[in-house]
Amino acid sequence: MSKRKLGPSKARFVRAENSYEKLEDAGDEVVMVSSSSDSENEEPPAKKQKPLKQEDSADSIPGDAVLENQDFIGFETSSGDENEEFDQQGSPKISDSENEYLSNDETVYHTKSADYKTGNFNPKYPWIRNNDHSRQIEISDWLTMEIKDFIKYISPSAEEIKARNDTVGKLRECITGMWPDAEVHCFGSFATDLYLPGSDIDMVVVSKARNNKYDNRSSLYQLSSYIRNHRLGINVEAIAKAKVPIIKFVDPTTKIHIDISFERTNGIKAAELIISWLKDTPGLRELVLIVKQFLSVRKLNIVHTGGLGGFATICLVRSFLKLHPRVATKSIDPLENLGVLLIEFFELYGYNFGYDNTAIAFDEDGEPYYVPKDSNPAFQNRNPFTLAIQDPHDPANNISRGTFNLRDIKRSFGGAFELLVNKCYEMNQATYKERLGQSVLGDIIKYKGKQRDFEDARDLVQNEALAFVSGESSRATSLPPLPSEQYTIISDSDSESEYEKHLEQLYEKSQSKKPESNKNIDELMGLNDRESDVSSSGAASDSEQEKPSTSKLDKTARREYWLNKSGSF
Ligand SMILES: Nc1ncnc2c1ncn2[C@@H]1O[C@H](COP(=O)(O)OP(=O)(O)OP(=O)(O)O)[C@@H](O)[C@H]1O
Ligand SMILES: [Mg+2]
Repeated sequence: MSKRKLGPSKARFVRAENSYEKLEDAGDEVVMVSSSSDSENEEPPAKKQKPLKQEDSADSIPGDAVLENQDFIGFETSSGDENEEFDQQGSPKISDSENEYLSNDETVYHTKSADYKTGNFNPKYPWIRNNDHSRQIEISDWLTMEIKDFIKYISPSAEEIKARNDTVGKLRECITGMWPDAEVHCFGSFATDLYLPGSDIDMVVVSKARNNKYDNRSSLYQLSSYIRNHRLGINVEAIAKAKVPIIKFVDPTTKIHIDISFERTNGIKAAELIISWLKDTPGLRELVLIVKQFLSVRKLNIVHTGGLGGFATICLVRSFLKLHPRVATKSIDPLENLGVLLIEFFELYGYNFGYDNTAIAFDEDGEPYYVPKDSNPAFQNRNPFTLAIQDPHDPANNISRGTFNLRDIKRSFGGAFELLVNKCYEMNQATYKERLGQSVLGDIIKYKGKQRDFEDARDLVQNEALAFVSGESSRATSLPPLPSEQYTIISDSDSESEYEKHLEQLYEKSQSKKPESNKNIDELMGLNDRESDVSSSGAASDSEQEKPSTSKLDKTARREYWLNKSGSF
């Protein structure tokens, strides 16, 4: 397997093509068709996939609009940047207030290792500490290396893994103390090692007894009261009316959010499947964590506000990698090409994917494929511009049904594609001196939590939840079979149609939002922190001064640059 070598081959460039929109139903099978009828001169699929030609795509965003700041979903300043308080190490303070919620960056239980102080800390791009890749000839290699550094930077330390294990252990002990016939398991990102420092822990209570199940209102309230009264959690909420009734709370020590559901073992099955995907899909963990962080800083990962949840993100990345021609044919090593793959991921889901007609499905072996939306009622929606991803274990369930804010997600992906391409071009032209202290990934990713120390301790400390799901734990027991009805509806009033109505209302509300057309690109993408704006310029700059360097780039030159890169893939 090779690394993608990038070099000029303009002559080989053919018209940009959106192969993902051209799905043709061939009986049961769905095939991708090429627009070129000249098979002799046809480029290999990966070469066609590459070129940057937004104006060719019907729903694409014109390149200039990007530079005119009209098409980005900026970094959220959720923790109230202006008013944020910092401790002595410059980390955001966690207030004692019970209402305090952590962002995905933040954790209160991470300490620093001995070599923490070496290297200059770069508050804007903390993951580039001690890691200078600015002398790479290929900028996409620089990006690949930065992605790896970022992953190492946010991967859990020994203390974090132990803190998560202890939190789960403590809750398990309490719950089984109260309900001796209960088993308590984890699923979701903690059980698959796909968690960001501030990710929640998803847990499920399952009864061993056939005639005493816990998926009822009285158990929900009994456990939520117990958690509240025994101070096992703060902000305890029992959500009975949800499609999947849960108890939500925050662990008082670690401030980790916990969700507890009842009797639904399909989350554990999904975790098993995701673990197997991680084993057979190199690059999946890296790209999933980058995309999760990307969405998280923009608050586009929260499902109840129409965002893209962790599970759907995993499915998107996995189908991208598995259906990528060069990855599928093993002609490139994904781990050595993370930079290019990330850019292509953003290009696919930011520009090319045919959301209106195409759904992502999985076969019985969990292998992804594209299907027309009208092949399955679960993919249908009054609004055709929706993401449809089939639950790998339940064809009747569209796991991205709640992602009604697809417009912003698509825009943010398209914007990330543009920014990364621009940055690659800009850095390619820059001198080594100009490259120093720069970050390629930093144009789209931000990390505002405490300083960390690149201590990925996953090989040193066992993640007990992961060990259980992978069958490597002494606590592993066989789970009861999946109930035929996967969703437990406790509430009488919360019917399916009401839920759909609620989603539609939220969707319509989101459609009435005005585009943030007046915002500066740096502000939108979080490139200029307010603090640094003030300190560097001494005064609020006028709009001309605020324009990012990318806006000065000649559009044609940028495109030429990227096409040259593309041609040799
Ligand atoms: N729409 C859904 N349909 C079926 N199962 C779902 C759905 N959404 C979530 N799940 C289950 O819940 C688990 C946790 O989902 P979630 O979206 O929180 O992802 P996560 O991997 O835990 O991400 P995060 O780190 O953001 O918490 C999934 O792995 C899946 O088993
Ligand atoms: Mg989760």
